[in-house]
Amino acid sequence: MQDKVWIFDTTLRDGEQALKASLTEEDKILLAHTISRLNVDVMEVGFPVSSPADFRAVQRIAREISGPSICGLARAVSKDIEACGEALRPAEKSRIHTFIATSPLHLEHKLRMSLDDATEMAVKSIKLARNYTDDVEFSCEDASRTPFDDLCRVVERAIDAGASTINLPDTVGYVTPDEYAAMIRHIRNNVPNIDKARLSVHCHNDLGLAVANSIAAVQAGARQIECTINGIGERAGNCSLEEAAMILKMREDHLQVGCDIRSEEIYRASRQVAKICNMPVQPNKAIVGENAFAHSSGIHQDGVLKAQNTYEIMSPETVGVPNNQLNMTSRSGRHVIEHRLSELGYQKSDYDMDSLYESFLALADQKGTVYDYDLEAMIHFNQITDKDDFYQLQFVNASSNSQSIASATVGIAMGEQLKQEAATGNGPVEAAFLALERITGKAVDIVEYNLDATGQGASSLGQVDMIAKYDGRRYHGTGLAADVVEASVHAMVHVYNLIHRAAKVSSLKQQRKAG
Ligand SMILES: CC(=O)SCCNC(=O)CCNC(=O)[C@H](O)C(C)(C)COP(=O)(O)OP(=O)(O)OC[C@H]1O[C@@H](n2cnc3c(N)ncnc32)[C@H](O)[C@@H]1OP(=O)(O)O
Ligand SMILES: CC(C)C(=O)C(=O)O
Ligand SMILES: [Mg+2]
Repeated sequence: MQDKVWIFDTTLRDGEQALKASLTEEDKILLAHTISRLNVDVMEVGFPVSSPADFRAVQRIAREISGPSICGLARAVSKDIEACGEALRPAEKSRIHTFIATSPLHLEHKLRMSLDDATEMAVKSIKLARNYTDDVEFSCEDASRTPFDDLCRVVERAIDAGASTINLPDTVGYVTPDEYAAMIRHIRNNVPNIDKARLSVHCHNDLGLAVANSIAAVQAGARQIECTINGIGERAGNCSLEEAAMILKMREDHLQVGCDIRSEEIYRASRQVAKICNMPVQPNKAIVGENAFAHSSGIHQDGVLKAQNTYEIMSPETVGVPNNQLNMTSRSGRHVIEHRLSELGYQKSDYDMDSLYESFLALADQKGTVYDYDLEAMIHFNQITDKDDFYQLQFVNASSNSQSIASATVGIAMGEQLKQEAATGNGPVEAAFLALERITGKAVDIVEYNLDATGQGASSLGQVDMIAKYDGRRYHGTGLAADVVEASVHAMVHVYNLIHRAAKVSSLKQQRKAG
């Protein structure tokens, strides 16, 4: 690597500021371990003065995590610095991050003080922080809206006072990459003691430029990027760690700098943050979105099958995604079908591609994604059996209240037979699923369960989208109903019908082989 950019993760501080419910101490510890596995250089894990719970969480992380430097945030006031220093005391390596706004707007309206007064507070706080650690970071909040000359004056004083990292945030995500790079260059060229500090950037995403601004700043000489997993953070979020890190890794040739992030840990970290913070990742999100390594159109699938790098600039394994995905949809072509079938053990002579492709398109138009068992059904039955569902939901009765255990009774027609079962559970959905399990005799593993509302206001419908695993295979079930328990039961019945159909296809395959 030519030169290194430090990665400063602030998922547990700036990221946490954006959550509707604060993270518990246990959540923070779990995420802290995950973040440290990414091999970040610094992790900012809280604002100790803000609450006793945050103080305790920072202290526990400081005690438990080794490797990265553990950092806490503090305003430029003594009580914040002291709380931060105390919370970080058990850390192997600690950093106190103190800040004060320097822009005319923030000085006049928020802090109601002059730049000189703010500078004196910064100097005093940095000196106090140095009593706790040699590693002190100072941020000029709203730096990107601060006149360059003012920034130079504050930065010089902060370095003289003992700050070894100077952070120049684009707090409100306002500037463009060229403006931000010009600011970094100006500071590097005009602050006499700048060589005694590492320059850091902290970008918000209000105009969608957080990552671009961070990289432009690196090109201008910044050597620390402050970022969060999945880009979570105040308002539109912060620079996304996975995007910044992968740009540095993938384009080291061009940027002449890299970073030490263990990229194979990225996907796991992203999933965990999304789940624990209850902030789902959009499917088309770079690096970690569900579609980041999925190919859906025939021309792309054909290209990837011939040479993966035709449509993939990095392999999914590089970021810990198990494999790429070739979605079979009505935009797919013959090549991907042939490839999938050969992976399933079929030879070209087992089917007539033209007629298979015709059935494939009809089914894909009807249901969106075509799965392996659909392909096999087309080969073996030469027709689609989606309409002949084996399990038909007859009724579901569920009851729950805050004082007793939830219960549900479900009735299912299975061919000529009507079967009903009752069960109890932690909630009505679990009770209904257990009743279904008793009816079918099949215990499935729920890998994903998403409940959403479709429509507006009180008339909206509950929409359930779930992935369940049975016998090593994954099945995707969906359900829609005014009642969320009913929608859930529809989705699970959908899964059972797919399992039933897959079993039918595989027994037919066996019979043909034997005969
Ligand atoms: C850009 C950022 O992300 S900054 C970090 C933002 N994060 C947070 O605010 C989360 C943690 N915050 C908190 O828990 C609380 O806001 C606390 C404990 C810090 C302060 O709470 P309170 O004392 O009740 O004050 P409140 O939050 O209402 O107002 C902030 C005060 O700090 C002052 N202040 C703001 N930034 C700074 C700073 N960097 N240094 C010194 N004072 C500051 C404000 O001017 C205001 O002072 P005032 O009371 O004299 O008007
Ligand atoms: C505290 C600072 C670094 C911050 O979060 C910001 O300016 O956005
Ligand atoms: Mg911020």
